[in-house]
Amino acid sequence: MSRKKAARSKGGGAAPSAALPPAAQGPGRAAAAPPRSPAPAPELPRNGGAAPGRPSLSSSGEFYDLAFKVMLVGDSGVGKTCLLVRFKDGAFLAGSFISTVGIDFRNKVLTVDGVKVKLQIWDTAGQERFRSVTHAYYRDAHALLLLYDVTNKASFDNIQAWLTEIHEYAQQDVVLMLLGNKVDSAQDRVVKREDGEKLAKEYGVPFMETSAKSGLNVDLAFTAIAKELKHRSMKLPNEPKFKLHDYVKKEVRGSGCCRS
Ligand SMILES: Nc1nc2c(ncn2[C@@H]2O[C@H](COP(=O)(O)OP(=O)(O)OP(=O)(O)O)[C@@H](O)[C@H]2O)c(=O)[nH]1
Ligand SMILES: [Mg+2]
Repeated sequence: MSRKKAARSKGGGAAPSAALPPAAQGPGRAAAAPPRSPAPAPELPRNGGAAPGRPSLSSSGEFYDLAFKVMLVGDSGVGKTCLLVRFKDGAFLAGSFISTVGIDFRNKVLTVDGVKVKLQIWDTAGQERFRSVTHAYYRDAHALLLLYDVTNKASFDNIQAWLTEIHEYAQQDVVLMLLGNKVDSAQDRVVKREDGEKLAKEYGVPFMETSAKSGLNVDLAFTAIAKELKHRSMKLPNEPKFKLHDYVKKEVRGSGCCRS
């Protein structure tokens, strides 16, 4: 994945170098020039794409039955890129923080109840100066993972503003999940798990705490989203309704080390 360096100053400073999205195939690449109107993301039908029984071939050569677009959003530095890299490659990007420029994407095919589901995961830049780029992508998103950092109170306080933005730009039926990331940093934690749970309950969204560093709940977050989208798109007549909230509650693992 391309991780281009960006100035970390908020507003002012260097001229923004927002990114154009890549062509429809392959891993995303951030381009250098700011787009006037961002090019559309690779098109995925709202019902999830390929019809069951007629698999499609992804750019990485993997077959899939359904495809969905998932977006990672939240303040700069909350760990969106690290979460995606952990999920896609099973690794943690340690070292200095390289802020995402514009937008970037990676694909991953999961098997959900015997169905191959391709998630096209868009990693957005949390920095304010890229906000207009991000807005253009909301409308095509089937699901949104909204992150805050449990060691950064401001990122938690900004969740309401993110939700307002989501309501303004995303589809009404978008699948939404709130994630409190960096729970491995127990000593630096300033947002209690209970506070995350309370906020999520207030807004009626499923919630879990994650760690891109340790991998805690990372696969679960994406799998839960994939399951919900798959069930919405191809519900069998006698199949019981999939309940994302219940699934998350049942499956979520707390980290003994990090609970406050
Ligand atoms: N301890 C810990 N650090 C993390 C975790 N996830 C990310 N980080 C660190 O937090 C910093 C920011 O991570 P990124 O994933 O680049 O943040 P981002 O949300 O993509 O930021 P923008 O691209 O600016 O929007 C980096 O220094 C990461 O190493 C985590 O789960 N635990
Ligand atoms: Mg990033």
